[in-house]
Amino acid sequence: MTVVVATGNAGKIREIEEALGGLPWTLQGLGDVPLPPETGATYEDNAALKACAAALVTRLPALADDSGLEVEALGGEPGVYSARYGGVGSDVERNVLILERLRRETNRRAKFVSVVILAYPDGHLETYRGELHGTLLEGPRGENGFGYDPLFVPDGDTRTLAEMTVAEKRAISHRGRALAALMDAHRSGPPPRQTSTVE
Ligand SMILES: O=c1[nH]cnc2c1ncn2[C@@H]1O[C@H](COP(=O)(O)OP(=O)(O)O)[C@@H](O)[C@H]1O
Ligand SMILES: [Mg+2]
Repeated sequence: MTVVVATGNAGKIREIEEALGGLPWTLQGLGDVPLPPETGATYEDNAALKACAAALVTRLPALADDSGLEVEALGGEPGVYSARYGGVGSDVERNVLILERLRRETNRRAKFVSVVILAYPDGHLETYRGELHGTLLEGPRGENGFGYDPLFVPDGDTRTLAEMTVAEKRAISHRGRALAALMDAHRSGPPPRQTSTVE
């Protein structure tokens, strides 16, 4: 089956293509299909908005990820607003902002959350979720990945996500886990029609 990857985020596209290599799917980019504004209050709402919009326009199944970083000492911020945090324009600026807000803060605990939704043109949705717990450094390390990766050291490792390859990150990450659950569900064809959520 041909599946539209409903994101303009180059880092996510790279990770989704690498992760889904084992499925007999042809992945197609968004082309000039516009994505709606993220007006939802939850990752699930926003992922559904993006996936449904792409599925409706293309008449193909479409996959979207909505994700975010939840910082304990910031009461779970930036969370659903991770992509627009502080209203600043770049990943580097958002990293600087997080570091400033956490200056002198000893609780560096945080988690990434990813919700992946596969939407079919008839309106049916499959939902998959993954989380990754870890700590935030006091300065960036590593050149790979995107977003907050240079600040985030997953539990059980000493490297940041930005010091890992795409495959190493996928094996442990929030998005990798959500996509692994999707792959499991699709291993022998499309799963029976009921919403599946995996932590
Ligand atoms: O795996 C990750 N590593 C680093 N940052 C991430 C990751 N997943 C999500 N984020 C952060 O959360 C934001 C999630 O953005 P969102 O899912 O709303 O839309 P986007 O696809 O337009 O970026 C990203 O822009 C990034 O800042
Ligand atoms: Mg979002």
